[in-house]
Amino acid sequence: MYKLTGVSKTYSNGKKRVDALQGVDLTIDDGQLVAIQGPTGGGKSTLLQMLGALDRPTAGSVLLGDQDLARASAARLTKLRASEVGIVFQGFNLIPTLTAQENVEAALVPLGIRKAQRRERAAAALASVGLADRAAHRPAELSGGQQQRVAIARALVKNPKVLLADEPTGNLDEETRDEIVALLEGLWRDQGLTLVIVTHDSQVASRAQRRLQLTRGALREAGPGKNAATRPAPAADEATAWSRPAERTAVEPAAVEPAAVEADAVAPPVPAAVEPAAVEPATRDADAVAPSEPVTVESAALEPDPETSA
Ligand SMILES: Nc1ncnc2c1ncn2[C@@H]1O[C@H](COP(=O)(O)OP(=O)(O)OP(=O)(O)O)[C@@H](O)[C@H]1O
Repeated sequence: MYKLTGVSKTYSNGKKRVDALQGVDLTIDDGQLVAIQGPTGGGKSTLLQMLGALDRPTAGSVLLGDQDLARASAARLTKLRASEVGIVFQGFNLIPTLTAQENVEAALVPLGIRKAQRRERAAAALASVGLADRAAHRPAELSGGQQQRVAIARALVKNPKVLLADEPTGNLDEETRDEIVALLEGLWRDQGLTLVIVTHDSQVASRAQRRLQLTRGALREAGPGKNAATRPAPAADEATAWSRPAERTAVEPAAVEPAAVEADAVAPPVPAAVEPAAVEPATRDADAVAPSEPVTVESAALEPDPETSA
């Protein structure tokens, strides 16, 4: 799935330089459940951004399959994020003006999937996270745990190969944390996803197959977790209505809303206004109400569907 070789990331703010990652080598196999722990500022989110095609390293290579994310164009990274990688953040990053159903559907807009299919797949994804009865609620009308479930449904509705979660339980109480971890674990086990969770919480990390520790930008193996011997299902099957491969191959690139794609394609990989959770830690609290998808997706999602409005 992933092969990282000599990955370094240096942030420069004027004269100040921060070496967030220093020569990281890492292989993650298809279908693995990996937890990344470490002290604050150790480089966990930075590493997740490399895995999620949200940013490029300063040096080294980041292979996702046979594609090197360190060298891919911004347009290619945008496509990868839209189709192959699902990301869940601590602050949920739902669009506040959209319902749960619309938030999930919005992830399918850049893939050019038709409205009727978007609706069907989003409903199935929401049902899979136990929220079928909350589809019409806006984020403010949902609990933190329910909002995170919507975010998980949004990440999974596009049928990604890999799900990345950056402190997915950081804003939740213990009971809700356990529910969300059980949900992620179940989705991983049943769908054959590759799942990478960044967490400060040892309880969460303990559920992984494999634990990694990242300290001052240096990565080391930290031993197996409770699921080390679990063998998940090899791949999603037909029972998961939102993830039928046939629908993905039927996607017409030309059907992608041009504004949404081009706005992202010409911008740096991590435009602050578009993917705020990818920016520096100090701004993350504000992300709870900020969209993680390009802003243009929101308007595209709300546009009347030519099929139904004609
Ligand atoms: N966009 C940025 N510009 C400048 N420095 C940054 C940026 N993003 C991260 N850093 C710095 O890089 C280092 C690693 O940050 P990172 O967010 O990856 O750590 P972390 O392990 O995820 O921390 P935390 O657990 O607190 O979220 C820190 O010193 C941080 O201040």
